[in-house]
Amino acid sequence: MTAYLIKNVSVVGAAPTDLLIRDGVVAQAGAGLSAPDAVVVEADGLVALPGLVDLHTHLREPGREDAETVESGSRAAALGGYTAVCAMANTSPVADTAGVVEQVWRLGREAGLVDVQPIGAVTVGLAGERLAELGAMADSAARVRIFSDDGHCVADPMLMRRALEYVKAFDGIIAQHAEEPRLTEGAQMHEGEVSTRLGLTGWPAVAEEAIIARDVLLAEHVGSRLHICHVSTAGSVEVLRHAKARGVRVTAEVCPHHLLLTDEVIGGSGAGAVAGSGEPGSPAGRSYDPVFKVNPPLRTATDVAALRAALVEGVIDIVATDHAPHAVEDKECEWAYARPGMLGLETALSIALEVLGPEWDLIAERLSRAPARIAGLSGHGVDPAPGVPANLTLVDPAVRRTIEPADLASRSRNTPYAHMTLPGRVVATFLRGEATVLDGKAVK
Ligand SMILES: NC(=O)N[C@@H](CC(=O)O)C(=O)O
Ligand SMILES: [Zn+2]
Ligand SMILES: [Zn+2]
Repeated sequence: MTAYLIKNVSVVGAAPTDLLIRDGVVAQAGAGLSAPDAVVVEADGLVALPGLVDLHTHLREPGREDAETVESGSRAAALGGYTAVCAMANTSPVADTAGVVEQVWRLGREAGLVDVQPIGAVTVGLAGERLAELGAMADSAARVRIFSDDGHCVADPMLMRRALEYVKAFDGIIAQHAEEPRLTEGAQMHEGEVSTRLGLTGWPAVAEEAIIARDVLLAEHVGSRLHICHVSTAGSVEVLRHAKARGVRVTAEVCPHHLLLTDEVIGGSGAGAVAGSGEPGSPAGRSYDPVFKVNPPLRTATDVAALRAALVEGVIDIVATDHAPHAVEDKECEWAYARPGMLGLETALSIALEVLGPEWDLIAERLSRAPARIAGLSGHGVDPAPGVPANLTLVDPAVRRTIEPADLASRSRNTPYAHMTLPGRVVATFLRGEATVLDGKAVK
């Protein structure tokens, strides 16, 4: 196994040092290390972070291998600085049995680029009628701990209660896609000024907030762990703040696109990217481009500001990508027919840098340590130090790069950041001491 000597790297923003990676772990740390057998990685100006962990990834295999496979999505993840991703269950067939979650888990091992931890469905076929075999998925080789019907809301409160009760036995989590379906029938974009102007059916913030409010109360009642997927409104933040103050066992994620983009981008007015610390560039002039269609929808600048503040404060625990690859025919069509979802794995760290600035400890916490803790992925989310598994990524914060869809490793092209210039570039990623990315390129 190749050893790597990383020279002059700043570990999570600290003064530069050297790291020796050998036999899957960080063997030594300190200035002036030497190791004649090791491959030297010159890391002046680079920052080492614990490998990023994504709690919300759509890999599309089995069923839509034209849009993404476990392997192509794993490569995109490694290039984005990730060492572990949690794969959502809305595949075809749905990951609602031990057989399917084991298949995804095995495909992840074979690809060997990131650890792929399957998420199991809550209900059979995501149909919201009967609980899936949660216990069998938990006991399977995939050792599923997170269950979600993501793409659909577990709308029936009785089923939601039963699911929360069931997973309590093994400290599992229900990850809710919070969307009251009766309030979003026919909805096309965020309900507000822009939807009125464009004449598109609105998707009200209350459809999300009402389910979060219900579910934090249910989680409190049964004493179980609840996770809220892709929080997108200022009102949701207030509900979560209240629940956390009461001691409810709830965690929450926000997606990069909800931290940067607003519904203004859909009208093609030229606005829509909320300015961060630098110059985000603008995805302007592409009115009604379905690349901006996503569930939950892009909201307002007020929501973006509240989400950013909640992420800094910790009311929102983590950034998760909701990487949602879609084939060209499902995106490059009329707005109403396009599938919701956007790519995220290869741009998340850049968006975090854009939005949070070079706050390395905060970035490590929200994109690596906290998601690893929530998912129970031991060996991930641990800062590089002697003896810890060598799951880490090296970032060059000084580089600004222009996102070109054709350059992405994903099989799909639906990035909302096409032609935008964003800060930061992943130079190298290591999974248990093996390089998955070197010189900014995937190793295999
Ligand atoms: N986010 C999306 O708009 N789409 C996701 C489903 C989901 O996360 O709800 C997908 O699977 O494409
Ligand atoms: Zn969802
Ligand atoms: Zn999703």
